[in-house]
Amino acid sequence: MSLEEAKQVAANYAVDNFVFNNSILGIGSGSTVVYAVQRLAERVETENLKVTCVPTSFQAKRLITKHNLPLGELDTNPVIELTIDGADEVDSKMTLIKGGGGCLLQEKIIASCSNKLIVIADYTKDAKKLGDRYKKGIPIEVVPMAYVPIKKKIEAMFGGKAKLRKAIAKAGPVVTDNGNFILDWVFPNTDFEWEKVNQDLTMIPGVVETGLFVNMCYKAFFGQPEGHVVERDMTMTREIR
Ligand SMILES: O=C(CO)[C@H](O)[C@H](O)COP(=O)(O)O
Repeated sequence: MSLEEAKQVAANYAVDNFVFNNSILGIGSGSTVVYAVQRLAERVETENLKVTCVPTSFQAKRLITKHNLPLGELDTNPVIELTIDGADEVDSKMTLIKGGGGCLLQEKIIASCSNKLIVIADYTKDAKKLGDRYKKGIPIEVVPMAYVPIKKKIEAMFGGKAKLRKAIAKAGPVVTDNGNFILDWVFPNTDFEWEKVNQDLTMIPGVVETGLFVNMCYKAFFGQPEGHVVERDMTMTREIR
């Protein structure tokens, strides 16, 4: 099974088993979420399911409207029942790295307003320790005028390298949906206490948000190369065949 198919089985499983009628849903960002929205649209069509979808990014908003799903805003839906989102890495304590696609700020806001955050991912995102598999570092969204001092502060406080994320089809840096820059902090191989690191990073003036999601994820579903799904939460890991 290809990586794309592994993403799809995880997405389908989450949508089929955790989305109920009349739910307010947070819709995450990235390539795996595309499959979840497709499945959601199928269920809305075939089962006449009623949902309201609150996006976590420009991409998510476009996905929702492309599939003619009801679009909601946080103003009118401040409490979200369930958010389904991807992740760049999930460690054994369910700490996440997010923001590989640059959408971490709105993703974290929506997750913080959600009763449950479910991660859908392929098997390559499943790690014992952060950094075991995802080598690009922790994305940190920063106010553009402060990126140089923030970069120096992060490197002095924790070691490693904080690199300004460059755009691919544009000269210069990536600009987020919120008009900010992203520093990808490639951290040293140390046993960090991620909750404390997250707090310390967010205390640096000019840091808008970090891609560290600590104690936010309810369950993660990893699509496997053999076609089944592995479910993980804080208490257990099980194979669903
Ligand atoms: O945090 C994200 C975007 O900011 C994504 O959820 C994360 O990058 C995973 O994306 P994909 O499903 O494409 O692997």
